[in-house]
Amino acid sequence: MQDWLKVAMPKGRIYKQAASLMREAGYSILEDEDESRKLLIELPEARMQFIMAKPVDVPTYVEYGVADIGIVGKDVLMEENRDVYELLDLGIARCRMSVIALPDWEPGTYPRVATKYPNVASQYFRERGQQVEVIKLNGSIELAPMIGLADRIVDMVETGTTLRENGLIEQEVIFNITSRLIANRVSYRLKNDAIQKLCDRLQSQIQLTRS
Ligand SMILES: Nc1ncnc2c1ncn2[C@@H]1O[C@H](COP(=O)(O)OP(=O)(O)OP(=O)(O)O)[C@@H](O)[C@H]1O
Ligand SMILES: O=P(O)(O)OC[C@H]1O[C@H](OP(=O)(O)OP(=O)(O)O)[C@H](O)[C@@H]1O
Repeated sequence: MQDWLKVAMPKGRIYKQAASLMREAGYSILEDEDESRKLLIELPEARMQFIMAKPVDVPTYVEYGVADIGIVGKDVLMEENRDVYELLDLGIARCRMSVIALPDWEPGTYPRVATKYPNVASQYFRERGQQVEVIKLNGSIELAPMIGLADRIVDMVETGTTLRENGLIEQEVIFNITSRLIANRVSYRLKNDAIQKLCDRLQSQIQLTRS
């Protein structure tokens, strides 16, 4: 199995779209594989092993080379800042990273920003010369301005439903997000044929679905 391609697949939201794209590209991973508790999935005919990972850990597996390639959201790549190659924009799991506040928000003296993405948020406000205290939360980020923990949040917006249902306003989009194919730097050289073949097949499939 030494020469097999090891692929870190994100469990959760991205999985079904990523697996579906892989299938369309000719790699027969199941779209409901994430519903089992199996963490390593083998595809002997394609000489591939899929590692079922928590999304935020995908760049770590790839940087350390335990996975040759991986699929991960641009949000995680921006936050984790790992030393990996970004090979392809897969165009799936679209959403955006935004600054969000209550409608009556006004600039305060000791502004606090709650987020799951402290590096992204710190960089954003630093670049704008705004001094803020960044508070790391792990979920239900929208609660923070509603219960007075923070003035604003930096979080993901997809349909906008969470914002609407909680009376919050999207002030600014920081960047748009899609999932990306990433590769370990050494694997990219040593397993270039297999990685390039996968990239070409995915690329053709992405172009097909766009046209
Ligand atoms: N509405 C959305 N909210 C959050 N992430 C989204 C959304 N739409 C697409 N994504 C993508 O999905 C990824 C997150 O997937 P998911 O929510 O399954 O992971 P998670 O954050 O680890 O899960 P959990 O909420 O269980 O901790 C993000 O990195 C992002 O690229
Ligand atoms: O614009 P929408 O379609 O409403 O999607 C955005 C919401 O989805 C994510 O939360 P998630 O469901 O991951 O829950 P969490 O609060 O546990 O992070 C994100 O943090 C937003 O809260």
